[in-house]
Amino acid sequence: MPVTTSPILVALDYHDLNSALQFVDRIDPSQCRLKVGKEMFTLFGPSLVKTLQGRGFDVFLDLKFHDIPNTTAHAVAAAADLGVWMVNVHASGGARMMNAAREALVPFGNDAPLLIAVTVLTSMDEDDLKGLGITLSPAEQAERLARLTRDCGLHGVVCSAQEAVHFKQVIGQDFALVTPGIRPAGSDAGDQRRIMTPQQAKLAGVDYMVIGRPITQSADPAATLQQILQSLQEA
Ligand SMILES: O=c1ccn([C@@H]2O[C@H](COP(=O)(O)O)[C@@H](O)[C@H]2O)c(=O)[nH]1
Repeated sequence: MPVTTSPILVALDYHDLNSALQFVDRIDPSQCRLKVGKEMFTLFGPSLVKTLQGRGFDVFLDLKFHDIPNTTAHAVAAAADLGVWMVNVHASGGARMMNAAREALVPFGNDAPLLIAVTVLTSMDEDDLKGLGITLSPAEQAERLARLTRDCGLHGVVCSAQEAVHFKQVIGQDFALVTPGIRPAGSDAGDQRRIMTPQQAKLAGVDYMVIGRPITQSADPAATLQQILQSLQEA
């Protein structure tokens, strides 16, 4: 049985462990899953993941592995050993890397985490891609990488909610879409470029919406999470 059916993945991007745990202690694993990214994993390592799991939360380990196939496969297997619910790689690591990552999870059977791939970061726009020599739009480049990810047999992709309606149509309804760049109306976009509100994302058909600063930097993170959950029920 899943711990929760909530689509919200809270990006637990704190540099201070006490602040992170104060927030976690005020919320319930039925309300959301937690995403541990590069900042907190670098600071606090696997023990943070164990602490969150010990409090009943599913953990998405968002380390976006991007390396040679052998290294990526071993890193993904190490994440599976930690018992995380979801782990990810960069699709731009290519098909051999993604296939190696998928194969590394076979020995874990039904206990394997969901394996997804990042397409085009939600902080990137057309100009950022041009700077990399990519002349496709972010949506076109993301679609190319999402198709490659699907063909490698991964569970889904990280993309923008702006791409969700089209991806569900052309890539498949069961292919999971995990969308950062979620901003409740009126909140600061910050460094994000391809954004949508939680309600828009729900209507676009995203499976999981990643929300960080609008929650973690609010005066009352637990209350803000409740408000977002409420707004989704009204969508
Ligand atoms: O394309 C991507 C991939 C990952 N992220 C991560 O999601 C959160 C977003 O946090 P906000 O504070 O809501 O912007 C953050 O941990 C990123 O590393 C992303 O934003 N875009």
